Amino acid sequence: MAVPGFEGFEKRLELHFFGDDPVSDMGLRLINMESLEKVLNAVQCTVVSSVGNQFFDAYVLSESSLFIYPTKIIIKTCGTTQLLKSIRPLIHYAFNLGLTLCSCRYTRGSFIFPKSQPSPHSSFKEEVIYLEETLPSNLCYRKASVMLSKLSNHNWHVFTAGDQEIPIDQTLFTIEVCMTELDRVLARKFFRRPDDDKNSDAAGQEMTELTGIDNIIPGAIICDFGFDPCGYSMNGIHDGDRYSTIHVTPEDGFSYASFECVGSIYDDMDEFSETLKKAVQVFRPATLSVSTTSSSHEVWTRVANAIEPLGFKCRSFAVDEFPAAGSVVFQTFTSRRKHAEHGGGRYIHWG
Ligand SMILES: C[S@+](CC[C@H](N)C(=O)[O-])C[C@H]1O[C@@H](n2cnc3c(N)ncnc32)[C@H](O)[C@@H]1O
Repeated sequence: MAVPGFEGFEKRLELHFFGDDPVSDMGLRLINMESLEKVLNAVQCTVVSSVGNQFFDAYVLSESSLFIYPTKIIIKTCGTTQLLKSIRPLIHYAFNLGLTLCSCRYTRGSFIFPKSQPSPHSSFKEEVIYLEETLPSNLCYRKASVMLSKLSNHNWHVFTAGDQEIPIDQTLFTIEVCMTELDRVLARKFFRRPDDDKNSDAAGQEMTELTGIDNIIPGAIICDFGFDPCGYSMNGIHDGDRYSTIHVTPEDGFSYASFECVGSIYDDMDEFSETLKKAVQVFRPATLSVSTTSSSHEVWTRVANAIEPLGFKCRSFAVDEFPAAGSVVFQTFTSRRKHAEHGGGRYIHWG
């Protein structure tokens, strides 16, 4: 079957482990490259670049990103990857390090090309069955839900599972932004020039600077990669154990970009709003969704306040509680530009 286009929407898996690491406090970071390659081989992607600090390792993948902390792994993959196939080998390698899985969170948006997804990702139902069968029985608190929006094709799929004995860290929050129909002029910046003889790292760095991505979180260490002929991925490391990540599929017709970052509920929320604004302005999409996983209401209330002044209108809001994750809030927005195109209002020029 001919592939209709690149699937930008990522699948995201976050696994937490517990146990005493007898060797050092490195935990999962001791999984060697050969074992990591076996995990990624099962998923159908490879490492293209990496960076690390004393707290964690961040890998740019051929299809998105991988973050490894001593007791936490976040793996996010797009295209037609089989992300859930990483769970069994990761549990195995963690077990060899004396670590046991205690929570799992799987999230994704609605695929642009759902029919192109291979098993076990052919539907959310199939994904949930696979998760139910693969996860160990100590993760007994489980919930799967599709959070709907008023926009067709913009729903949020969430599955979580947790161990009743192990509490989750209530202070951290995660923001996952999914943007479609990117501004065409801005999207062009993620295409390589036909005559450029740069390697992928240098091409990525050029895109980071040209688009202002380096300004979203000032001071972050950025590991970036420019795909050929187009496409971009970056991981940012900042404030010790924090990460941010951006992935871009700029092709017209199925353009997509994602921005994700973690924060603490004790952070300066004005700074958080600024970060979100800057990330959205890099792409000026026609449609975007923001999913917030947090124990605090303060975080999601800031989302609409940050995004609406950029010329967006909030179209839907959904909230749900999940074991081992906290509250997930899913908000969707469309640009007033798009609203106007559909006869709904006044045209607003981007500044
Ligand atoms: C891996 S990147 C970013 C992924 C991210 N989830 C997204 O779509 O925003 C995907 C972009 O890079 C392009 N690309 C070029 N070569 C690629 C390769 N070898 N593997 C994956 N994507 C590649 C794709 O066409 C697409 O535009």
